Amino acid sequence: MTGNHRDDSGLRVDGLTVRFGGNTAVDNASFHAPMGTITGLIGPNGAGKTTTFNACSGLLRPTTGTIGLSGQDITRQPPAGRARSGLGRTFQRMDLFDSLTVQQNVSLGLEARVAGSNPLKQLLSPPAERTAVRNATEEVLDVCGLTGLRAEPAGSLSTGHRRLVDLGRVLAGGFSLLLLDEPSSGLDSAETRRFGAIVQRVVAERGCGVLLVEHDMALVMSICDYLYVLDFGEMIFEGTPAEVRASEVVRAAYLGSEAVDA
Ligand SMILES: Nc1ncnc2c1ncn2[C@@H]1O[C@H](COP(=O)(O)OP(=O)(O)OP(=O)(O)O)[C@@H](O)[C@H]1O
Repeated sequence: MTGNHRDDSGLRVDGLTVRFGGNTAVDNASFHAPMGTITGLIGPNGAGKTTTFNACSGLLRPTTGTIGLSGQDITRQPPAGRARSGLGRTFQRMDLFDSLTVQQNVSLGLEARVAGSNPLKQLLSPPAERTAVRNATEEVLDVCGLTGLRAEPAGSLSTGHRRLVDLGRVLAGGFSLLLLDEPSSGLDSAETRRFGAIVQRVVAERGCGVLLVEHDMALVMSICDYLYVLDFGEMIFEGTPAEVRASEVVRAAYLGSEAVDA
């Protein structure tokens, strides 16, 4: 794409390289996750997906390369700064507060955003902010189908429901770009489909962007608008799900497994 017509909406990664000692985990990878779409990042085990995800969320500093969010260079921002810039993430391990209710876990997502990096502000938040938190929490509980479980402690939930609470927490934050880290992990196929449908609905209604790092090909192929494929740290292919499914290069990377036939 030429400079003048370059689309900088959403998340843009240019020339990302991450080295761990002598091991190049990600090698000059570039991709774009625009607003209003679901972009998938896939690849076989060890391809560099998690490393790329961590570089985007700010947990890892790239060896070289830049990360931009809606035209702003966030490469050197710490994770909290990226969150304030509009970048939200879920966690594969879902660090929910087990003794707090579903509702409290979700509302913490918004309170953290409202209060920025100063926890004292949460204690001093004015009534208008508290009302905003309550309303946003209600909306998210509804979108995620969690209204009936609102009073349950998060620790008592199934993995499927915990994933939805984790999603709800990041949705409550009102971020413009969501990084989803292996959200189907531990879910059965019905739960995965339900999760995917909620993500699609959120993107359609809010116009936010999503970068989905995921093993589950059925989920990736069904909800992503566009895919990037990593192998041994290099971006070997990009295209629509149909193009990825038809790609010999991608099949070879997956060693001819049925993974891309989902
Ligand atoms: N902290 C680290 N120190 C050294 N090497 C690492 C580190 N993290 C990842 N690697 C290496 O970087 C490469 C990419 O790993 P990464 O976890 O990003 O791949 P992945 O695509 O997420 O794999 P998986 O699908 O198995 O989770 C691998 O060779 C891995 O061993």
